[in-house]
Amino acid sequence: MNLLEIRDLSIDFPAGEDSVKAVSRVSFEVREGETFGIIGESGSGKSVIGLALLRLLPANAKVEGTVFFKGQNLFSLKPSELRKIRGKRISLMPQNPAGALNPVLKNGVQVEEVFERTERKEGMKKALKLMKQLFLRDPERLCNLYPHQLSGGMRQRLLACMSLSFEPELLIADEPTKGLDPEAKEGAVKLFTKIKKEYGKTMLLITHDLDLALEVCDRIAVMYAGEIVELDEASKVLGTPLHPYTKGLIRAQPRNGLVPLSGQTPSRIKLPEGCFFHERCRYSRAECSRKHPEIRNHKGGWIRCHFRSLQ
Ligand SMILES: Nc1ncnc2c1ncn2[C@@H]1O[C@H](COP(=O)(O)OP(=O)(O)OP(=O)(O)O)[C@@H](O)[C@H]1O
Ligand code: NI
Repeated sequence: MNLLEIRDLSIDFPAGEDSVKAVSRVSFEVREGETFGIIGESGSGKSVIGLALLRLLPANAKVEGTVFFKGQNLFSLKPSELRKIRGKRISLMPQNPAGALNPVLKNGVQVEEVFERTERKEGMKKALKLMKQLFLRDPERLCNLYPHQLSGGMRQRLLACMSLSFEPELLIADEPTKGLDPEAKEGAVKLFTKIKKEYGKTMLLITHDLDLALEVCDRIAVMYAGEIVELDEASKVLGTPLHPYTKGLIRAQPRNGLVPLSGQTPSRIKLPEGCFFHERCRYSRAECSRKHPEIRNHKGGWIRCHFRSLQ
């Protein structure tokens, strides 16, 4: 069953006379128990999707499309109804763990504040148990420290505990390995594997980190300039990518020789005619600069490319 269904989601930000097209007609669904990954370069529109789901974008953002969570359209909920879902049934682990914690409050107090006053005692018991389970040793001592006294990896686990304390049905994690050292990154892979396997959580994982994506995700959508260009099982997308952009992303990985993608992502105010990727694409033909490719079904997955038979 689908827990989340996103249909034709578009997000624009007004910029003077023009507007920035952050996301263009993105559709995908997240199945119950699945970890769905969104990958793509900086600025491709990953974070704004997560924020749009919970209506956390700035007021000037123009959002179109529908998002169904267990059959309920999140975009038509009243603010009071949304509050019952946000943080409780759908939890967002934000992109910047340092910024998400208040530097002047001890860690324990921050965890406590997740809960309503009357639920704090019970809540803290659950949270401490969760901390132990999620590889945080000696959580009582940790609660007495300030965020800056924790390593990046520890801060991240603390945030994961806070996000999971209401037992949400969907966890959205935005760039959970950003800024972590290699050892903490490995820790994050274990952490998310555990959240997935032992807690059976459904997750939407937004990441640059292809190692994390391959280890944890079941399916992956690749975003380029605000659109999905490829969507399929994680092992297929990362193992036998079809879209020239996905191939480029994989070649740019350190272990594959760090071959950078040449050129720049197009302006989001004036997107190019034809395929948004054609100016950087080594396989580009005349058709690619003239006609914008639609996303289409291909061998069980989805691809947006005129030359989908390319291997
Ligand atoms: N509040 C805003 N006002 C104007 N433009 C915005 C705003 N927020 C995001 N954008 C634009 O929307 C696009 C998508 O941004 P987003 O943060 O989703 O990218 P991302 O894929 O998450 O990148 P990163 O990997 O760097 O986090 C970018 O072009 C960005 O400049
Ligand atoms: Ni982001």
